[in-house]
Amino acid sequence: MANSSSPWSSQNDCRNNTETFCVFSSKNFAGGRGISILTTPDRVESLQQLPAFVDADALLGVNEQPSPPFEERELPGRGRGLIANKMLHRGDRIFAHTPILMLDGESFGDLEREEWLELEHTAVNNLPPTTKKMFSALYGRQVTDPVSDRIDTNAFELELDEVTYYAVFPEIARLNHDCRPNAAYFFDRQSLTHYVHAITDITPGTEITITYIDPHMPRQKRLKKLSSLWGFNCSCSLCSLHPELAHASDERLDQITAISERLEDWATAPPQMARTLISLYEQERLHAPSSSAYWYAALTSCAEGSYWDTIRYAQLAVELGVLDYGFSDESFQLMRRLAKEPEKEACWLTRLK
Ligand SMILES: C[S@@+](CC[C@H](N)C(=O)[O-])C[C@H]1O[C@@H](n2cnc3c(N)ncnc32)[C@H](O)[C@@H]1O
Repeated sequence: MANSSSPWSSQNDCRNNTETFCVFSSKNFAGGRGISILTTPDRVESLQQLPAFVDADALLGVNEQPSPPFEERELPGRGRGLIANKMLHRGDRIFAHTPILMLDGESFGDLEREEWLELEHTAVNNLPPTTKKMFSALYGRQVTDPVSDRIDTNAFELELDEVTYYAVFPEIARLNHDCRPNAAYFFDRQSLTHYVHAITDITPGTEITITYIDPHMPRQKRLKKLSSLWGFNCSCSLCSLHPELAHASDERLDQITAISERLEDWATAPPQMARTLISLYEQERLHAPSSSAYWYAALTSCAEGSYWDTIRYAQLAVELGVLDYGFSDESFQLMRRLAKEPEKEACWLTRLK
C-alpha cells in the first residue's frame, strides 16, 4: 500500500520468470486521472523520480481541455475519429495528456502469455473508475482478449531510459491514421506527457490525423503493415493514388532516403542538395520529417558561410522539429544557436577550409 515515499496506491501484483514484473498503480497521479505501470521494481524506482511524479508544476495545463478544437464522430469505414471544429494553424496544440497505462515491452518476451494477460487486467482494474471507463470505451480490434486488444490497437510505443514501453492515452487514441497526416506527436519524458500539434493548417470540418507508421515506407509496405497491425486497408489520399502516381511517390521516397544519406556528410555537400530534399518533402506532403531537410539546409549553408540562409533554415528546422521531437530535444540546441549567431558555430565556413 502507499507509504510516504511511494506514489503507488495499490498492492503490487507480480509475476516472474527471468525477471520480476509487477503492476504499480497510482489513483492520485495527475490530479486523480491515475496510472498503472507494468514493469520491474528497479525501473519503477527511477520512473517515480521523474518530475511527473514529484513536481506538481510539471503537469500544469496537462490533461485539461475545456473546449477541444475537435468533435468526435463516427466516420464511414474508420470507426470513430476527430474532426476539427475550428481553424488550427501549424504549431497549435491539439492534445497534452499523461498515459493511463504503461507496459514494459520486455514483459511480453519474458513472461508467459497468461501471466502478462493477468497483469494487463490488474493494471486496468486498478485505475480510478472514470479512467477505467475511458479505457473500456476504446475500440479494440478483436484478436485475443478485450483488454489486450484495446491495448494493442491504441498503444503508442515510446522509449524511457532505453526501455520500450507501450502507453495508452485514451483521448489521443481516437486519432485515425493518414500516410500524410496533418498532426504530429512526441512524448515528453520528464512530464510523461504525450503532445499532439497541428503540423500544417487544418480547416474546420477536416479530420485530424497522425501517422501510425514510418511514412517514408513505399506504398505496398505501408498497406501491408497497416493491415497486419491495425486491420484496415488504408484508403488515404496517397494510398488511393493511380498506380502511376503512386509509383512516382515511391520513387521520391527512395530519393529522399538516398539524399538524406548523402547529407549525413553535410560538410562536403552543397546547400542545393538540401534544398532539393526540402522540395521532395514538400511534394510528398511530409511536413514533420521535413525538419531534417531544413536541418541539413542550415548546416550546408553554415558550411558555405551563407549567413541569412543558415538563419532561415535553422529557424524552420526548430519550428517543425520541436513538434516532432519535443521541446527539450537536445539536438535542437545547435539549431537554436545557428538561428542566432551562425558565424560563431563550428560549421561556419568549413567548406572553404
Ligand atoms: C487507435 S484506433 C483509432 C480510433 C478508432 N477509429 C476508434 O473508433 O476508436 C485504430 C483503429 O482505427 C481504425 N483506423 C484508423 N485509421 C484508419 C484509416 N485510415 N482507415 C480505416 N480505419 C482506420 C482501425 O480500425 C484501427 O485499428
